[in-house]
Amino acid sequence: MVWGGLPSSHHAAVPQAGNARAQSGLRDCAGTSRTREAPPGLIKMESFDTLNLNQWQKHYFNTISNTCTPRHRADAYRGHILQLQYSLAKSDISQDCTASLFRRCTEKYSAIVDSDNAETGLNNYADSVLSLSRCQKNESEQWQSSLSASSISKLKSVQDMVKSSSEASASLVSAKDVSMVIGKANQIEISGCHKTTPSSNTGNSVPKDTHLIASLSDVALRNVSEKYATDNRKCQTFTISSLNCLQNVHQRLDTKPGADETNTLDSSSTFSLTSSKNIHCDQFGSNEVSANCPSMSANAPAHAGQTGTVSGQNVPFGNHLSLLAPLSSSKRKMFYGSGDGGTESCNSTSYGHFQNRNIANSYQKNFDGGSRNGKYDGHAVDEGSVIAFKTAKVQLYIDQQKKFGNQNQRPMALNNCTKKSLGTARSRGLFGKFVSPASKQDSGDENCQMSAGLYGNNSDETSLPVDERLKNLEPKMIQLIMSEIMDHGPPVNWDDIAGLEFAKSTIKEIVVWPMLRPDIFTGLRGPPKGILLFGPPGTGKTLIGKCIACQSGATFFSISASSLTSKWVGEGEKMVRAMFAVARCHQPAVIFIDEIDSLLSQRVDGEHDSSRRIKTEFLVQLDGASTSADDRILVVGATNRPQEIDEAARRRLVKRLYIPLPEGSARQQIVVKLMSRENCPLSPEELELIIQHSEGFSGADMTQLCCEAALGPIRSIQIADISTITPDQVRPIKYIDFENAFANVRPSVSQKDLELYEEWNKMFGCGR
Ligand SMILES: Nc1ncnc2c1ncn2[C@@H]1O[C@H](COP(=O)(O)OP(=O)(O)OP(=O)(O)O)[C@@H](O)[C@H]1O
Ligand SMILES: [Mg+2]
Repeated sequence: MVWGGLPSSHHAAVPQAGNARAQSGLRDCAGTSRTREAPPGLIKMESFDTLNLNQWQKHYFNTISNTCTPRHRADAYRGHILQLQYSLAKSDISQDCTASLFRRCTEKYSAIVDSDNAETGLNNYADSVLSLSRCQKNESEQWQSSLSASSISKLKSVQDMVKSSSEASASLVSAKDVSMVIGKANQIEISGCHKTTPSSNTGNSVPKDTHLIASLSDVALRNVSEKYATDNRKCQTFTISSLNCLQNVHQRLDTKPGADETNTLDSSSTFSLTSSKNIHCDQFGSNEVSANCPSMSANAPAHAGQTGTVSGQNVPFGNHLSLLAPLSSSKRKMFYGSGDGGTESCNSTSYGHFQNRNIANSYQKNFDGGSRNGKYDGHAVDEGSVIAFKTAKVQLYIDQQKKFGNQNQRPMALNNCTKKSLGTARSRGLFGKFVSPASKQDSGDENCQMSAGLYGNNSDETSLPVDERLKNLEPKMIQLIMSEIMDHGPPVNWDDIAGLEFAKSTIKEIVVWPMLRPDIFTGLRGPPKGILLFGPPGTGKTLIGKCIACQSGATFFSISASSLTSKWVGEGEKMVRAMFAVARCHQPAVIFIDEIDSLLSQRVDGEHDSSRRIKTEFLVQLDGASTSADDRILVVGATNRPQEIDEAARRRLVKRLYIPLPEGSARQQIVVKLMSRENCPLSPEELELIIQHSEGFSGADMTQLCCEAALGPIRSIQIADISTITPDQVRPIKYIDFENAFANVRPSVSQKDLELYEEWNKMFGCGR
C-alpha cells in the first residue's frame, strides 16, 4: 500500500491489512478501539483511481502547506469534502468515519472562508473595497435632511397654508385625511405632523365656561389613533397630543356646566367629548388641558353615564372616536348618518356613517376588544366586515334579505307597501325630470344599483342572490319594473274614499285580509287572482287602487296598459312576463292595471300582432300553466269601459265590482272633507242643498265643484287688490260660491252611460 504524500504520523491510523481490513479500519476510525481519527487523507488505496489519488494528495498537501494561500487551502478542503461524498456514495468508507471527517473538513473550510484575517482567511474582500471607498471623498457627513419640522414650517407655501387656515373659521381637514387606530391601551391618540406621545394624566383642568380654540394640523390630521381597551374602562385616557402644530382643525374644548363636564371637539360644536374619563390635550399651544367628562358624544349634549351618542346612535364611550374637522353639513350628515337611537351596551360598538372608507377600515381593522358586534345604520356589523357607505334603501334591502330570505325578496315597505307604477302613475309629475329607462342601467342610481344587485346584473353586489325565476328575463326590463317604475304617492286610507261601502268591504275581504292571514284564506277561501273595478269615470277606481297599495301590505305594481304597448312595441309580452316574474319574487303582490280595457280589449281580426301577443301572455300569466296555485299575486284592473274587455280576461277577473256614482251621503262626505281644510262655514241646510243639486255627479265632479266654489272668494276681490291682499283677508267660501260653481260644473256621466254600466253590472258584476 502506498499512501502518497502522507506524513508518517498519520500512518499509524491507516489500516495495514488488505481491502477488507482497510475498510473495517476506516469504519472503525471513529470507534473506541481506534480512538485516533483518521486524517483527511486516510482513504484506502484500492478505492481510488489514480486521478482521485492525485487530487487527494494535492488537497492534502495544500492543507498542510504553510506556503499555500487561504484560497488554495479552502479549495483543498472543499475537495476533501467532495471526495468524502464520493467515497460515501460508493460505500468505501463508513458513515461514522465520513461524519467525523466531514466535520473536521467543514470546520477547517469554514474557518478559512469566514476568517477576515488577510493571511489566513478569505472573508476580507469587503475590506479592500471599503478601504478603497475610504480613500474617496465623501460628503455624506455634511448632508442634513431638509425635512425637519422647523425647515418645513419656514417654507413659504406652508406658511401661506398655515396663515389661510388660521384665518378660516372652518377647518380644512376632511375626514379622508384622518385615520384612526385602535389599540389595546386605554388611549386615543391623535397625531398630526408630530409624533404622538400619549400624555399622562397631569394636565390642567379646563375651567368651566372656558372656550379654547386650537388650530390643529397644518398637514391635516394624518393619523388619528384611537386606542381603546376593553378592560379598565373607568380610567380610560384620551390623549390628543402635538396639537400645537395642528393648524387646520379648530378644536374647542367646551366645558359646560352640568352634572358632568362636557368637552366639545370641533368648532361647529357638532362633535363633543363628554366623558367621565379623562381627556388630555397636550401641547395645546402653551396649554395643557385635561377634563373629566362622563361620555363621548357627537351632536349630542352631555350625557351622564357610559354611553355617548353619534347622531342618535348610542356609542359606548371610548369605543368610538372620530375627530372631525368641521365638515360641511352634508359631509357631516354623511359621516354621522341617521341613527335609530337604539341603545347598546357598553361592550358594543356603534358606528355612524363613515364618510371615509379609510377611517372605517382602519377603525374596523384595528378594533380590539369589547363586543365584536357593532351597529351600522342601526344594523349589526360584525367584526371584520368592512364598513362602507350604504344607502338606507340598500341597507333596508339587505335587512329584508336577512329577514325574508330568498323566498320572499320584497324590496322595501313604505307606508306598509311598496308601490311601483309603470307609465302614467309616475310620481315625477308633469315637470319631473325625464329619466331614460335605458340609461338607468348604467347610472349610479341607487334603485337601479339595488335592482341590479338583486338580480345579479353586473353590479358590485354580485354576491346578492339571483332568483331563478328571473334568469331568463332581460335585466333591463326587470330594472325598469324595479326602479324606473317605482312610485311613492301620498298614502290613501279607506276613509278617504267616500261611500262605496260594498266595494270597500269586498276589497278588504279579498285583498287585505288574505294578505294579512294567508293561513286562513286557503283552499276555497283562497283569494281570487283578479279583480275588476268598473264604473263611470271619476268614481274612485284609481283611488281604490292607491288605497290597496297602501293598506294591503303587499308589493304594489301599478302599470299602465298604454306604457306596455307604446314603450315596448314588440316587446310588450316580455314586459308582461317580466312583471309577473318580479311580482312572483315579491309575493304577496298586487298588480294594478288602470284602464285595463286598452290592454285586454277583445281580440279582433286584423289586430296588431304585438297587442295580441300581449293579451295572450297576460292571460297565460294570470291563469295559465306557468302559474302556481300558491302564488299570491292579485291583479286588480280598473276600467270605465268594461264591455270592451275580452271575455277570456273577464273570466279571469273573477270579482267584478261596480264602482257607481257616489250617493248623496258620499257626496256630502266629499264636500265636508274638502271644505274642512278651507274657511267654509256652511250650514247643514246649505250643505243639504248642495248635495241635492249635485245628483248625478261623480266623485271627481264633486271635487271639481268644490275647487270651483273655492275660487269664488278670489273672484270677488278686485284685480288691483290681488297683489296686496293677505290670505286672511280672503273671505270664506259661501253657499253662493257653490251656486255659482254649479253653473260651471256639470256631471260628466250621462244617464245613457249609467244605464250601460248598470246593465253590464247586472250581467257580469259581482256586486249589488
Ligand atoms: N269615492 C270617492 N271619494 C272621494 N273622492 C273621490 C271619490 N271618487 C272620486 N273621487 C275624487 O275624484 C278623483 C278621481 O278619482 P279616480 O281617479 O279614482 O277616478 P276613476 O274612477 O279612476 O276614473 P277613471 O275611470 O276616469 O279613471 C279622485 O282623485 C278624488 O279626488
Ligand atoms: Mg282611473
